[in-house]
Amino acid sequence: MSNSSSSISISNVQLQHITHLTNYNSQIQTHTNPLSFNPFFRTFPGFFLTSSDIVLRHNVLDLSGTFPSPNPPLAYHRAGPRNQILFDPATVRASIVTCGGLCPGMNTVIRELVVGLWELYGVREIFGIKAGYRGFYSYDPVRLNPKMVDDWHKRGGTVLETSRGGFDLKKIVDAIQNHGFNQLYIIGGDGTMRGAVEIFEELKQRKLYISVVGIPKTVDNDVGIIDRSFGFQTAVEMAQQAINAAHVEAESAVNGIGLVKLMGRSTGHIALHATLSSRDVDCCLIPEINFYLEGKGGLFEFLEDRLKEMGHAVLVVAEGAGQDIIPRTESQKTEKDESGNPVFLDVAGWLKSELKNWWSRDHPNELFTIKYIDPTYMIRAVPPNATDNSYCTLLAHSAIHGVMAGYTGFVCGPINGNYAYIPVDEIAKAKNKVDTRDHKWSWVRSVSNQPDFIRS
Ligand SMILES: Nc1ncnc2c1ncn2[C@@H]1O[C@H](COP(=O)(O)OP(=O)(O)OP(=O)(O)O)[C@@H](O)[C@H]1O
Ligand SMILES: O=P(O)(O)OC[C@H]1O[C@](O)(CO)[C@@H](O)[C@@H]1O
Ligand SMILES: [Mg+2]
Repeated sequence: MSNSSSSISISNVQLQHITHLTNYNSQIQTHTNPLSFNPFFRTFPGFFLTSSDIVLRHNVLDLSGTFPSPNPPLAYHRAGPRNQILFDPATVRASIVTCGGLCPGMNTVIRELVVGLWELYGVREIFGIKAGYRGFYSYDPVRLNPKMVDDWHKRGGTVLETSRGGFDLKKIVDAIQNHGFNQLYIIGGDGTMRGAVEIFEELKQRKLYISVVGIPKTVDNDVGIIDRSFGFQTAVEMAQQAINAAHVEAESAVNGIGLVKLMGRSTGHIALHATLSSRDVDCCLIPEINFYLEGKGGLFEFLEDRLKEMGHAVLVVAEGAGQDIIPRTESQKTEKDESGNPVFLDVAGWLKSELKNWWSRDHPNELFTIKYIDPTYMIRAVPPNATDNSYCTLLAHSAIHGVMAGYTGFVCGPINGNYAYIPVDEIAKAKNKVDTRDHKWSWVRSVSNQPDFIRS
């Protein structure tokens, strides 16, 4: 939608470039978007977006200049249907793959990709790849249609199955070529997006007329640039049940501690948001904070005061927290999963035993109870809530519109509430960590009263 009266023009922003298949071959024939003839869509002026429709990366600015903002401001192409498309729907062979860990909403994204391609664009050749990247070269693709995927959005997990590891670039791209796929929809987290960058580069090398789009999926919410990843809110909601139970157990005991471990490999977003929404949490430990146990300002001192004051306390710990202070063997120091991610020790199990030792050492004659609740997989192996379901649908539609228009090597996602197309290599590098110097973390500390763990 162009607006001739706007005072900001394309030359005032740094628009992040997305590769278009016409960059490989400017002679490619275009087609009128079938949405123009679709009885359900009223294609009012501005319905179709153009390359001048943008989404600004930052919508919070400090005009005093105390915090420098990028100049010119960063911008991305806005996601949505284009008037002209590059793919003739009759020649499309689309493939969909899910990689990495589970996340609420994966099945909704798959369902909406299938239904959207079929209903919006008239594509009939749609295939699911089984079990992640390795599935391209290990299994036969599964043909999908709207009837088959009809109720998938109500199911947790991924019907296509997923896996870690198995990223063999040559075998994957050979298989893509052999199957004649010309559209790839890749649903996954940071590791998956790094793989998508390699596939995109290899397809370019081989001069193949194939579009690749990434749909960011991570229950940890560790992918940067986008507002949040799908399924994250559902996971935070599920975590409340564990925190409530921990609170009930803790307050029903003398000197009771409830301890909950939540997912969060290298980022503490789930723990942080679960803490903020619960109000029952006295201390939230995340990978971004180096906490310690003994001495002034340590966890023991804090809990001692808390138990004296309230009689109970609730601790939430993200699985990646404290990994550097848990004693480990040489082999445990280097252990990796099939994708190359470090394998963590059970921080909450270790904390439970340290807390018990501390109490019996310092208060040998006083009662003490600690209940450890580990809802790890329960918060992600569920269907998405209503908000995540709608979010997944918009992601799928954004991906389809971009691919049909001929964009490639991009990811779609909301930036400040508006859906945008972001270069996949930029997403693959952008890590979303909890900023422990911002207002949100101050808010956590103010609701929990926990120490800042900065040794004086
Ligand atoms: N640097 C990389 N280059 C190519 N492929 C990669 C890379 N890192 C990971 N992959 C592949 O991407 C897939 C998924 O990676 P990983 O298991 O790390 O999950 P993820 O996508 O980060 O999702 P999540 O963290 O939400 O579970 C695996 O098949 C893995 O082999
Ligand atoms: O599914 P797996 O291999 O047990 O991995 C669990 C990991 O996956 C995630 O859910 C997403 O990366 C992490 O929070 C967790 O560490
Ligand atoms: Mg990951």
